[in-house]
Amino acid sequence: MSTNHKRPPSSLIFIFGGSGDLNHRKLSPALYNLFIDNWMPEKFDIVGIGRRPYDNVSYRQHLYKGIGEFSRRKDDQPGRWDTFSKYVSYLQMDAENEAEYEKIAEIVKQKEAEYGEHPNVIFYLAVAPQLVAGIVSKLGPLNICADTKCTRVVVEKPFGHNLESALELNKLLASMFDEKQIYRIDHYLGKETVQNILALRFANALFEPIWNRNYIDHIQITAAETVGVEGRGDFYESSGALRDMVQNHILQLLCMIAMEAPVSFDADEIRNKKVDVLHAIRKLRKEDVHHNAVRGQYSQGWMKAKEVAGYRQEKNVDKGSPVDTFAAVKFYIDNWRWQDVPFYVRTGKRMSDKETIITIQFKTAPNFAFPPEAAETWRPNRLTISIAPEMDIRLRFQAKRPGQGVALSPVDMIFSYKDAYIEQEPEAYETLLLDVMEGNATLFMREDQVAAAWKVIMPILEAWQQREPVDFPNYAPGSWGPEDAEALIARDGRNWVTLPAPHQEN
Ligand SMILES: NC(=O)C1=CN([C@@H]2O[C@H](COP(=O)(O)OP(=O)(O)OC[C@H]3O[C@@H](n4cnc5c(N)ncnc54)[C@H](OP(=O)(O)O)[C@@H]3O)[C@@H](O)[C@H]2O)C=CC1
Ligand SMILES: O=C1O[C@H](COP(=O)(O)O)[C@@H](O)[C@H](O)[C@H]1O
Repeated sequence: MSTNHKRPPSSLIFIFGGSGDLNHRKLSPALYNLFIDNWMPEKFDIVGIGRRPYDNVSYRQHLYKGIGEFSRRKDDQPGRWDTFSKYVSYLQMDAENEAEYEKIAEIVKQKEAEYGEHPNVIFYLAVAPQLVAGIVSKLGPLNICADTKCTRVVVEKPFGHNLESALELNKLLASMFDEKQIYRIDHYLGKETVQNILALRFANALFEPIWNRNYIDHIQITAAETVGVEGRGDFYESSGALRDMVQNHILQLLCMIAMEAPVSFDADEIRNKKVDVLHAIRKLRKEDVHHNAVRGQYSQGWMKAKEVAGYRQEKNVDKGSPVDTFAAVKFYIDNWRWQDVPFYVRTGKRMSDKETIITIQFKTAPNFAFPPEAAETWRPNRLTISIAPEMDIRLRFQAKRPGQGVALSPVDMIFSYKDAYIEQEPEAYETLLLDVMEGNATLFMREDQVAAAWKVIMPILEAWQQREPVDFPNYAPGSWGPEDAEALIARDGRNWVTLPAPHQEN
């Protein structure tokens, strides 16, 4: 265990949604791992908030189950959980009832006295978006640390339900907190492989000269999941794949791939460069949406010899639900670097494999000087960045097969995290929670980024709202989504790339 790093200042963390799925699966395991790695402050406390009737003991037991199931480490550190869990408590309260917020103010006072200093007071809002504004408007008047500005508010995605509600929420937050106190989280930005995109592009001289319309044919981003909505039907019915994944995670990935070189790693410099990309994405006209965007919903069926329910049969889902569990879109970025280069993105639940990959497909070599028989296996260069669950970067190029004559075949040069490093990479939420405690907002969304991302998505959402899907459900579990998604890219003479094997031929 490394101890010679500077730990963040004292922090008191309140998690609204402390009894929910996100905290169980991601936040608590992340905080526990930070504790094991000695990254938690010397003085800290974590208070989970929810309406369910836990006491401290049953709450800790509930979280401990989550560690066993979802933490990258499980419980392989004897005695550590017992020590950590003493810092964890549960506050049963209805977040919609203003009178109950006094309990929070009391805890803050008590901890300030215990620590002998003002800690960071962090409010993590791991609740459905429709609760966020109500909570924020009740937290503001508590005036916690108003003098020191040590309060921080972390807002989970999706930030708002559409452009209008996101703008309203931004206004509300701005009326109570400084922008520096607001952390709009998108956990994809905390993933090691996503952060590495900037290193790949801007710490190497090799790629940047060819990273443009002159050399790149097209770009693909796939974020496919095998899971269904996993009991989150209630949430998903007011969301859908486009809001849940494209508006935030996928557009952020696209920004990292498409942004111009930053002049520094200052939080605002990176965010400025990313927001420029969002502004440059061509807004679809409503009449063009059907040609450039495809939606889908999974049916009942089989996955790995196991029968699975269709989306409309999931808990808390309407029997005739029009909600998309799959979305694919073709975007264009209207600027000098990317003019006419299509960015195909897709995401879906209950798909064939869990894989998040970005593919940069280069143009073919301008002239083919090899004998005609070598042309059969001639493939353009391709750079594939696997974000999860595989974590690697592959560069495909043509090689001469051993033997007489000239036979070509595509091969991959592979950088794999697990082969290159012995350190275990932190989970995204570990990185992001540490950043919040340290006050580093680089990996968080600024208000104008959120609004710009909604502006990209709104024409699609509106067009889909106006025309109910007639053919839902339209893809089988375990497939790669609806046929129309294949057509979206096939029309341009291209095809979707799935997890690359060294000699895959697509
Ligand atoms: N789950 C995931 O993997 C991910 C989730 N997110 C985001 O995190 C947020 C939460 O999602 P998730 O955890 O899945 O949702 P859940 O439905 O599992 O949890 C919702 C939480 O909100 C609490 N809550 C609801 N109403 C109140 C209330 N009136 N007063 C106090 N607490 C209340 C619930 O507590 P109780 O029932 O005890 O009242 C529960 O703890 C969403 O915005 C989602 O988009 C983001 C990335 C991944
Ligand atoms: O934000 C969300 O992300 C998860 C997928 O995250 P990943 O890190 O496992 O790729 C998704 O399942 C969920 O629906 C969405 O809200």
